[in-house]
Amino acid sequence: MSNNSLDKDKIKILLLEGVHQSALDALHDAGYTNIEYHKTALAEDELIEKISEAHFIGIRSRTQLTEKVLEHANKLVAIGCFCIGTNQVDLDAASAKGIVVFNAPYSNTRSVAELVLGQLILLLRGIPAKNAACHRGGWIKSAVGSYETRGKRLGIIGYGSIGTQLSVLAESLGMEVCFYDIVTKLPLGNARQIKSLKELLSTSDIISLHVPETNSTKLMIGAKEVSQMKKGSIFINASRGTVADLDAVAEAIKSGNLGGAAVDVFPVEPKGNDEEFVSPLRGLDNVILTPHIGGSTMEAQENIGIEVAEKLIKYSDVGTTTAAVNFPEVALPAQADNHRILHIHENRPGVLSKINAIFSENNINITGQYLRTTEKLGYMVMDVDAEEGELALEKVKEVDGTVKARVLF
Ligand SMILES: NC(=O)C1=CN([C@@H]2O[C@H](COP(=O)(O)OP(=O)(O)OC[C@H]3O[C@@H](n4cnc5c(N)ncnc54)[C@H](O)[C@@H]3O)[C@@H](O)[C@H]2O)C=CC1
Ligand SMILES: O=C(O)C(=O)COP(=O)(O)O
Repeated sequence: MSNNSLDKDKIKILLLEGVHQSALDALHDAGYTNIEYHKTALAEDELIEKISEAHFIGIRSRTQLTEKVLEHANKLVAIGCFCIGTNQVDLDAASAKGIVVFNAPYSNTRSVAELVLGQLILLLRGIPAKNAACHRGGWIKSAVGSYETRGKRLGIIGYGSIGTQLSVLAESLGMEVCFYDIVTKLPLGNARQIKSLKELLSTSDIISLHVPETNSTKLMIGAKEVSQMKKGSIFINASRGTVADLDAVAEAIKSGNLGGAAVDVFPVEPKGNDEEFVSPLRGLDNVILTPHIGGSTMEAQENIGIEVAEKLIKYSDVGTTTAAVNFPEVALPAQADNHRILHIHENRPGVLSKINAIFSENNINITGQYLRTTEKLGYMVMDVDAEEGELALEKVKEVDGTVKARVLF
C-alpha cells in the first residue's frame, strides 16, 4: 500500500468527538483546510465509510479504531488521539498498515489529579449523600463518618504521570501516600511503594486507580479485591472502565463495606450526550458519578488540541514521528528544495540493502538519509534531488517488505 503526497487542500482530515478549536486553528494555520469535523463519535458503519477517505483522523477516548475499522483505512497515514489513552486503537493493526499513532501523554494529567483530589475530599466528608438529601428536603447535620484528609492513607494504583501528580497534591494536604505499580518507581516526597496489591487495598483509607487499559489491568479490581478493601474506605476510578467490576463495587457500597466511591469511567459509556447512561452505581447517594470528564477542562482540551495537531502537522509536512506511540521515532529537519521519500517497511533482513541497491543502480543522489526501527517496523527517510523524487518513489514501492511509501515535496 502506498500513498503519494498531495497538495494540502487534498489532504482529508477527519476530526471526531469535538476535539478543541485549537486543533482546527493549528491545522488551518499550517495550510490544512480540508477538514471534516464531528462533535460526537461515529457509529461503526459511518466511521468505516468516512475513514476510507481520510488521510488523517483525530479522535478521543470514545472512537474504537479496531482492526476491522482500520482494514478500510487505506489512505490513512496517521491517527491523532487527542487524549492520553490509546487503548481504543488497535496499535498492532495500525502499525501493520504503516499508520502512525500520536497522543497527548501529559496535557490532561493535572485535570485528572485535581478532580480526584476534589472527589476524595468530598467523599471523606460524606458530601455527596448529604447534598443528595438536601436536594430532597432532608438535613443530615452530623459529624458522624466525616473526616479530614490529614493523616489519611491514600493508596494509588498506577504511579505514572497522573498517579505521581496526585501523590504530590495529596501530600501537600498532609495525607500519607502509598502506591502499587508493576514497575519499581522512585517515590516522590514521602510516598512509599507497596509490593502487594492486597496490602495496599487492606490498609488504605482511599484507593484511586490510575492504570492504563491493558490485559494486565482488565478487571484487576474484581469482587475479591473489593472485599480486601478496608471497611468504610473510599474507591475512586478515573482510569478505564474495564479495570474495575462495578457490580462488586455497588454491592460493597450497599452493604457498607465501602464508605463511598467516585467513578468517571465505565465498561460501556454512552456514545453521545443524548444516549442513556446505565450503571449499577446509579441511585447510590454516596457515589459520585461523572461522565468521563477527568481530562475535560478548558485548559487541558486547548493544550491537547495544539499538541496533537502539531504532531500530525509535523508528520504530514516533514515526516517527523517524535513521540509516536507505535512507530520508530525520527525528528527531521524541513526538506529544503529536495523531495523526501518516506519508506515504511517490515523490519527484516534484506530490505535496506535492496533500497540502497535501487538508489545506486538508478543513479539517484541521496542528500540526506535517516533510519529508525522498532521490533517490527523500519522507517527510512531519504532526501533526493527534486527531479528524482518520482522515480525514487516508484522504485522503493517495489521493494519486498514495503508497508507504505510516500513522497513529500
Ligand atoms: N478519566 C479521564 O478522563 C482520563 C483517564 N486517563 C486514564 O488514566 C490512565 C493513566 O494515565 P497516566 O498516568 O498518564 O499513564 P502512565 O502511563 O503515565 O501511568 C500508568 C502507570 O500504571 C502502571 N501500571 C500498568 N499496568 C499496571 C498494573 N497491572 N498494575 C499496577 N500498575 C500498572 C504503569 O507502570 C505506570 O506507572 C490512562 O492510560 C488513561 O486510561 C487519562 C486521562 C484522562
Ligand atoms: O485522556 C484520556 O485517556 C481520557 O480518558 C480522556 O478522554 P476524552 O478525551 O475525554 O474522551
